[in-house]
Amino acid sequence: MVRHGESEWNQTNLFWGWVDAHLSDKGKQEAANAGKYLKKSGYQFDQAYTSVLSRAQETLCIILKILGQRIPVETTWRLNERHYGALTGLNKTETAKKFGEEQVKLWRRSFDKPPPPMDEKHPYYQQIVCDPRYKNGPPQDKFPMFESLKLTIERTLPFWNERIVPKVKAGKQVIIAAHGNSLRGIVKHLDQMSEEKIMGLNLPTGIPFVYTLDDNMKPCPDGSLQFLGDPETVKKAMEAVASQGKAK
Ligand SMILES: O=C(OP(=O)(O)O)[C@H](O)COP(=O)(O)O
Repeated sequence: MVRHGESEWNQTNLFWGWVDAHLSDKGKQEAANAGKYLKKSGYQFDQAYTSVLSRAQETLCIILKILGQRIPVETTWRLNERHYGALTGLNKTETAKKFGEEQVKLWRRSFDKPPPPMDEKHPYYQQIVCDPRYKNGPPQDKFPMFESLKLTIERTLPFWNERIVPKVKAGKQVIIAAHGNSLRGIVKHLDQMSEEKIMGLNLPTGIPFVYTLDDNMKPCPDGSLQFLGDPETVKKAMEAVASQGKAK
């Protein structure tokens, strides 16, 4: 699995969610580094999955190009980033100054406390709701206006169980290029992490992590969340993500 490389909005420290963003130059480089690391480690994939958002698709495309692989790619809104509701488009530092770091931490990392909903007057409402990439779902009457991690998991797991698990059980190697919070949901599920433990997990951009699963889709010993990268670099990248919500 890999969280996409830095996007133009990660660069400016905005809550992004379902707004589409492209990779920044740094993000393209991160994706290329991820591809090189995977190649050096000998990875080859049979099937890829990604969200309907450009930053995840562009990351996958760069990785597969470096691996020299043309494989089936399934895209789904169910792997999208969580919907950040009314926070979408706001600067995280400014939001922490206005509402306090504790509140921002709860909005970013609590399991079931959602951000305030996006209403029709929100500057990104029309752009998201009317985007043709959602013509195959979610249904208009269930279109999210906000999501907690809990709600994100509720729409990501059906895809994991119905589309990804059968491939893995058939012995296929799969790659998932997605987002900080959709991937945190999958990690929580696979490692059966508590609500408290998942609060402390901040996934860095563009650093792949590997799960090796047994026949029951449980992580093998040492088969959980193995980052492909220098441990010090990974640690610093995770801390940097955590500190995005500080008032500074
Ligand atoms: O769009 C976002 O995630 P993404 O960059 O993984 O797509 C969010 O702004 C991530 O923010 P968070 O790390 O505060 O949850």
